[in-house]
Amino acid sequence: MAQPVLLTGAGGRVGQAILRGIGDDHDWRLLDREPLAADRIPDGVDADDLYVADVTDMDALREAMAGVEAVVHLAGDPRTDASWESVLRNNIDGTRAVFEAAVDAGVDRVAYASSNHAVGHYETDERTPGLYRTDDDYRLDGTEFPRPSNLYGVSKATGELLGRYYHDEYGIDVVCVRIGNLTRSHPPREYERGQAMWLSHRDCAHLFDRCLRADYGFEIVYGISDNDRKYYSIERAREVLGYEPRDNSAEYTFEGDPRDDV
Ligand SMILES: NC(=O)C1=CN([C@@H]2O[C@H](COP(=O)(O)OP(=O)(O)OC[C@H]3O[C@@H](n4cnc5c(N)ncnc54)[C@H](O)[C@@H]3O)[C@@H](O)[C@H]2O)C=CC1
Ligand SMILES: O=C1O[C@H](COP(=O)(O)O)[C@@H](O)[C@H](O)[C@H]1O
Repeated sequence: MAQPVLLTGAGGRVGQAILRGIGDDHDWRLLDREPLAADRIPDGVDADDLYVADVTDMDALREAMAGVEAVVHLAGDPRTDASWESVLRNNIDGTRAVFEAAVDAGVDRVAYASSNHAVGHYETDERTPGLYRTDDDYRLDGTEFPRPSNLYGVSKATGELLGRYYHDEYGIDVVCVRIGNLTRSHPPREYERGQAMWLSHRDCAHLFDRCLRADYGFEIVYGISDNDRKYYSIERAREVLGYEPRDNSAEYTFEGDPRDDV
């Protein structure tokens, strides 16, 4: 029988995009510091698989990870203007605790939600707004050094470094997904940067599914749809994970309505 997958931050936007897309495809354990409403829990996940806990709570993490094959770690403070105190606790301490507990529990792999804000300062005044447009061929590919846009981005880049350390020291497989801008049904409206890094819900679910199934050691990939405007390469995600995105913000108008000419 398949071993369970622990999803942290299950009640949030990314967690729900994943569960709505691949909720039936894995044997989930769901952890969030807030209790999950019934409509946020896939069929087949029963009360024993639900953990209301903080990711800085090592005892709770160890309990939730017993017998788990993989962890998708999303829990944290996603606000781009979050305080240092908050990202230090929720994002950095929390991510270290997740890796530590994963090693203790013999978990094989961790997929970690990193962010575009780990590299936001590549978007210099000289490069923007051209960078966000279709005819610009500048690409970040995941091999570049982090250049965070804010303290939240510093915390996300630190999570990637923790992943690198736990992979090198303990051999756990780690993929860091630098997620772009997740929105449901349509790309961010009237926002060039957001349309360049749009990640649709179905591409998000598919990407994390590939993170749970593919073979890798340590990877940093970009999590965006196949947008014409892109300045993040998705070649590594295609090559290593078998990511095959189906959405493209160019199929919508700048205002976010589906185009009828594509
Ligand atoms: N939504 C997006 O477009 C992007 C999200 N990300 C990352 O993806 C992850 C999830 O983001 P969203 O779903 O958008 O955020 P969200 O705020 O919608 O969901 C986060 C969930 O984690 C839980 N949580 C927060 N701190 C916790 C803690 N200390 N212990 C246990 N649970 C905790 C919250 O209760 C919430 O349910 C974050 O790590 C964020 O940095 C990265 C790039 C873009
Ligand atoms: O990491 C994140 O990035 C997205 C996109 O950034 P934005 O600056 O274009 O809004 C953001 O919406 C999300 O909250 C954050 O966690």
